Amino acid sequence: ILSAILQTFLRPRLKCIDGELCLITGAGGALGRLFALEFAKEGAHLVLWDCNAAANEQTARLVRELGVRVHTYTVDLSKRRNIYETANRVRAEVGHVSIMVNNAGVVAGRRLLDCPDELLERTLLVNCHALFWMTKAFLPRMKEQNHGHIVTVASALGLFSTACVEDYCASKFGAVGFHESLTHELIAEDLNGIKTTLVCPYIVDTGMFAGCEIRKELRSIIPPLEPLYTVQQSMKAILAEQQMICIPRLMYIPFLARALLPWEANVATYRFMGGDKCMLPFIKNIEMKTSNGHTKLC
Ligand SMILES: NC(=O)C1=CN([C@@H]2O[C@H](COP(=O)(O)OP(=O)(O)OC[C@H]3O[C@@H](n4cnc5c(N)ncnc54)[C@H](OP(=O)(O)O)[C@@H]3O)[C@@H](O)[C@H]2O)C=CC1
Ligand SMILES: CC1=C(/C=C/C(C)=C/C=C/C(C)=C/C=O)C(C)(C)CCC1
Repeated sequence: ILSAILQTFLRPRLKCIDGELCLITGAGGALGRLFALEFAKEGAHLVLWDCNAAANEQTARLVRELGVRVHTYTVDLSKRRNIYETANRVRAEVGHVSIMVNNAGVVAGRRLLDCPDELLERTLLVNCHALFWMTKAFLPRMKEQNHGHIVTVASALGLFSTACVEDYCASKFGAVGFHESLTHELIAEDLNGIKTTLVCPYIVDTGMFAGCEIRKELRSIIPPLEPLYTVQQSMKAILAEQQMICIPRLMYIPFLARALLPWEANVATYRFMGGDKCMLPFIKNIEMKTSNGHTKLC
């Protein structure tokens, strides 16, 4: 406890990742692109995965401008075979991945009873199952060398839940459980050279949850996060080899309240803060987009 308190107040030592090979999933997306640029600035070589080839290439172009070696792969993370095949290609064409950032994520954005089964399934496949296949593909080599880092970009909604995002909460709670169990396994096996970091942000202003909002009076106290701030905070935690980060720190409160307070007290707090219906305008947004024919599955 003392050491954790000290780490909160003292500036932790940040590790050097110059020359490490870092794989980032969802690298064409908002946070993925910023992660790629931050890892590039730290001197890591990059392997970028995304199902959106054009967006992924755009990230690669920005990274190359920094003079960093980068390789792109178009992958559908909802397909186990596709993950294993692409992992084999990376090993053969680029080499051994020592940092893996599992960042890609999706949300159905529909009410459970209105949502096509495939869309619900896809959330679990991309946000949760893919973590198994990615880890099975890249951990063995990290274990051989007792060196590596596995980053799981989960969510505040992996620590506490809210209404109407059952698929997303199930997948992110799964991601949190996966991360914790894997971390315990590495510690139990004395593999202290392999680090893990769990990233749990609140709403980030990337468009993924556009419309999601809490009670008006509280929005200025807990505003949506800036994407760059979110990634910079995550980078600090990763380089400090911190096991977990909630962004902002305020998110530890609903996480603790969920565990400590009676259910009814949490329900009352959700109602008071507008946490109970925060997803409804987001779902309305998606409904409007899909009725205009804007839906797309990877
Ligand atoms: N935005 C937010 O409010 C928050 C986000 N997070 C998490 O942060 C991570 C990044 O989110 P963010 O940058 O906002 O989201 P984006 O939608 O901007 O980025 C996600 C990227 O992953 C790609 N992707 C989606 N499905 C697949 C797939 N099957 N195979 C390969 N790539 C895929 C997307 O491609 P395409 O665009 O073509 O679908 C996109 O490029 C996610 O895990 C998300 O859950 C956590 C907390 C809050
Ligand atoms: C439920 C709840 C809240 C709202 C949380 C929200 C709105 C979280 C959204 C997170 C997202 C969109 C994560 C994406 O991965 C409060 C008001 C903080 C506290 C009371 C309980």
